[in-house]
Amino acid sequence: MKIGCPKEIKSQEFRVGMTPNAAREAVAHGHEVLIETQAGAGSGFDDAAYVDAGAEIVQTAEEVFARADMIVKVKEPQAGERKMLREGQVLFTYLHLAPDPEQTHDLLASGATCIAYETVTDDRGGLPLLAPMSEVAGRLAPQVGAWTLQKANGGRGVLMGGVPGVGPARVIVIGGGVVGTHAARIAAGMGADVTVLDRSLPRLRYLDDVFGGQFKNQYSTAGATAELVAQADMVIGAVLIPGAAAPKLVSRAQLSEMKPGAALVDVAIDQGGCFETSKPTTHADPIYEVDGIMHYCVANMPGAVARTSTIALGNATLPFLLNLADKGWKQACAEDPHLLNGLNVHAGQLTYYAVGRALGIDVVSPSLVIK
Ligand SMILES: NC(=O)C1=CN([C@@H]2O[C@H](COP(=O)(O)OP(=O)(O)OC[C@H]3O[C@@H](n4cnc5c(N)ncnc54)[C@H](O)[C@@H]3O)[C@@H](O)[C@H]2O)C=CC1
Ligand SMILES: CC(=O)C(=O)O
Ligand SMILES: [Mg+2]
Repeated sequence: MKIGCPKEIKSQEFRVGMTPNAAREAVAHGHEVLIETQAGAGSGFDDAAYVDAGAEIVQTAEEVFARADMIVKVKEPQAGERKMLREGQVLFTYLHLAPDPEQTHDLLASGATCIAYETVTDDRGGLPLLAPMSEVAGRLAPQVGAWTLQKANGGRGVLMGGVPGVGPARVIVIGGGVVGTHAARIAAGMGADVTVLDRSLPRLRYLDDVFGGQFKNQYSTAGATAELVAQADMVIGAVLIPGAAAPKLVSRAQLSEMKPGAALVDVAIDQGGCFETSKPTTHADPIYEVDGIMHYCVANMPGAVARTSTIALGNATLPFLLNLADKGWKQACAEDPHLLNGLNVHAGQLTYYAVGRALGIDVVSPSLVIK
C-alpha cells in the first residue's frame, strides 16, 4: 500500500502523523511511504531522516493526496485537504466530528473511509489513540493555566503554589480521566490545592486509592460543580463522553459568581468545550476574556510541545497503522472491533452513533459496512 503523510497546516500545528521510525517499520512491511517535504521539521525530523528510513519525499500535499491509498495525519483535515480526499481512500487521523458539521459533510461528500483516532478503543475501556495526547494536554493544562493567571495576561495574579504565609491557588479539574488525572498531578506538584470532579464512582475510587495524598476528589453534580467553581482560581475542563459533544457544565451566569481574573482552561474544547462561554482559540492567540474570567481554549494543545507529542502519538498509532496497511481497512476493522470503533465515515455514510446524534444525521451500523 502507498501510505501518505502530508505536512500539518492547522495554525501553529508542528506535529506530524508519522515519525521516521514509523516510516521505517511501514517500509519493512513492504509498503511505500510518501512524506511531504518538511512535514517533520516542526517535530525535529528532517527530510533526510525519512529518506534514511526508506520513505520518498514529495514536494506538495496535492501529490501526497493524489498518490496515497491511505493518508496518515494528526489534526482533522482542513477545508483544502478535504477537497483532495477521494472515494476509496483511507484517512487515519483525529476528526472530532460531533461539534463540526462542516467537516462531517465534506468527509461524507468525499467518499473516503475515515477512521478517527479519538474513538478507537481498547479492551480496558480506554481510548488508546487519544490517551497519549490527553496525557500531554493534561500535563500542559496547569502550565498554561498558571500563565493565564498572571496579571499581565489578564489573570488574577495568583501563584500556583503560593509562598510561605500565603495560600496556594485553588484548582478544580472537571473530569478525572486521562487529561484530568495528569492535570491534577501536575497542578498538585506545583503546590496548588486541587480537587477533581468525576461522574464515575469507580474512577473516583481509583483516584482516591492512588492519589489520595496529592489531591481531593468529589462526585460531579451541578451543585458541587457550582460551589467549587465559585471558589476556584483555575478550572480545568477535562470531561469526555466518547465521540459526543461535550456537556456544558459551567454556564455564562456562573461566571459572575467566580473570582475576577480566574482562569478557565477548556481542554475538552475539541469536542465543543464544557463551559458555555468556550470557543476554540489557537496557540497564536490562546486566551480571551468573558465577564472578567480568562478563557484558554486551544484545540490542539499538544502541538505546543510537538516533539514529545509526535513521538508519543506515533508510538500509539503505529500498530494500528501497520494493521490497516497490511490487511486493508476492511479486514483490519473486521478482525479488530476496537479499530472498527474508530470508523466514523465510509463511502458517504456516517458510521458513528454519537456523531449522528449530535449532528442529526442518519447512521449506518459500522458492522454492516465491513460485510
Ligand atoms: N485541547 C486539546 O488539545 C486536547 C483535548 N483533549 C480532549 O480532552 C477531553 C478529555 O479526554 P480524556 O481525559 O482522554 O477522556 P477520558 O475518557 O479519559 O476522561 C473523561 C472523564 O470525564 C468524565 N465525565 C464525563 N462526564 C462528566 C461530568 N458530567 N462531570 C464530570 N466528569 C465527567 C468521565 O467519567 C471520564 O472519567 C476530550 O474531549 C479530549 O478530546 C485531549 C487531548 C488534547
Ligand atoms: C486530541 C487532539 O485533538 C489533539 O491532540 O490535537
Ligand atoms: Mg484537538
